[in-house]
Amino acid sequence: MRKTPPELPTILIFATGGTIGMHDVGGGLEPDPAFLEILEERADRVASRFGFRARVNQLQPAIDSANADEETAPKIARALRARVGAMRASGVVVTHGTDTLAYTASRLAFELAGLGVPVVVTGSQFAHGARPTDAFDNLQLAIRAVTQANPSAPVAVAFGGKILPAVRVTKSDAEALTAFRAERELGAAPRGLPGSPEDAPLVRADHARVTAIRFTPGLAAADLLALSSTGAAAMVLECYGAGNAPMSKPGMKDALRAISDRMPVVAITQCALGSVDTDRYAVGRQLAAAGVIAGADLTVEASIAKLGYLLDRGFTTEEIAHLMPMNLIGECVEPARRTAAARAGSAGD
Ligand SMILES: NC(=O)C[C@H](N)C(=O)O
Repeated sequence: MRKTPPELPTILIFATGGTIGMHDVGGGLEPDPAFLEILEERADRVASRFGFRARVNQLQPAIDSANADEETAPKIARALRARVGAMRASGVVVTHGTDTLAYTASRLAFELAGLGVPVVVTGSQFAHGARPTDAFDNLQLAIRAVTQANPSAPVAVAFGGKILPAVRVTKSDAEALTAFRAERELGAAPRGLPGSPEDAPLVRADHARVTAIRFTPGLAAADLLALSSTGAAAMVLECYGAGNAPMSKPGMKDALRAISDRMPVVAITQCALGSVDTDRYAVGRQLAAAGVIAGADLTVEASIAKLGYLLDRGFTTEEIAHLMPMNLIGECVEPARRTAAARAGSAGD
């Protein structure tokens, strides 16, 4: 008697929109209704080479990722949790627009840290039907990465020939096929999330809206106050260098104190490398004295993701101040560890 062949393990391909799934019928790029079928056929063909099968599902509605809001990444995470359970999927590839891919990927890294199957996010600079296109090279890279990753691997981004850690990734090129960079490595020896998502269910019905503002020479205290009065739940300050801000500007100290009394305000650096050290300069110390939380070497995307994740689970500003500089899932290098590593480096010189 012939035995039926064992079922191949399934990879869930979750399409959320973006250029990868678009076509241009004369009015600019827009979602292509035929994309899902094409994606399923191509993904299944690639997956079968690695001994898997692919099943495609879609975010409703698929979006240009420039239209993502504070609900988007948590909604994708919920959909993935439900589908991975129902399909018993062994891994997930998320196709996403490149514009906000780094924000979504960072948030998914927090939301899905305990999922137990690898999750890889990809997209493309050119539509799947364009010639040439990077859509299928990136899809193939992502599928291969999922089949080779271990089940507890951190969420990753596969793009332009590179596999990058989601919590460190930034879109760095609006045109090149290598659109993403992760200047900083994944933080070593992460502590883990404070209570898994199951232990700490979503407390807020609406998702926390986290805003970010970049210090520039023209920025005034009134700009910060205006931004803080829009109903946002937290603010990220993209500071100069090591966490410096124009503290002698009229009203700046008072504005930052008043905003920090109402919501978590987190300082990160505008620089692509290095970390915030609010102790180094007097202006940095004044920032800390105003109640601003130092965000170590977090990227802007990861700091927004981390704040959103913690606020949605009901952590208080005080708890967030404690957790922000901690390496929970590889998103940062803790200041004390950075100092220890620097000392060890100079001792060997
Ligand atoms: N390449 C892309 O995917 C850009 C597009 N605007 C998006 O983010 O959805």
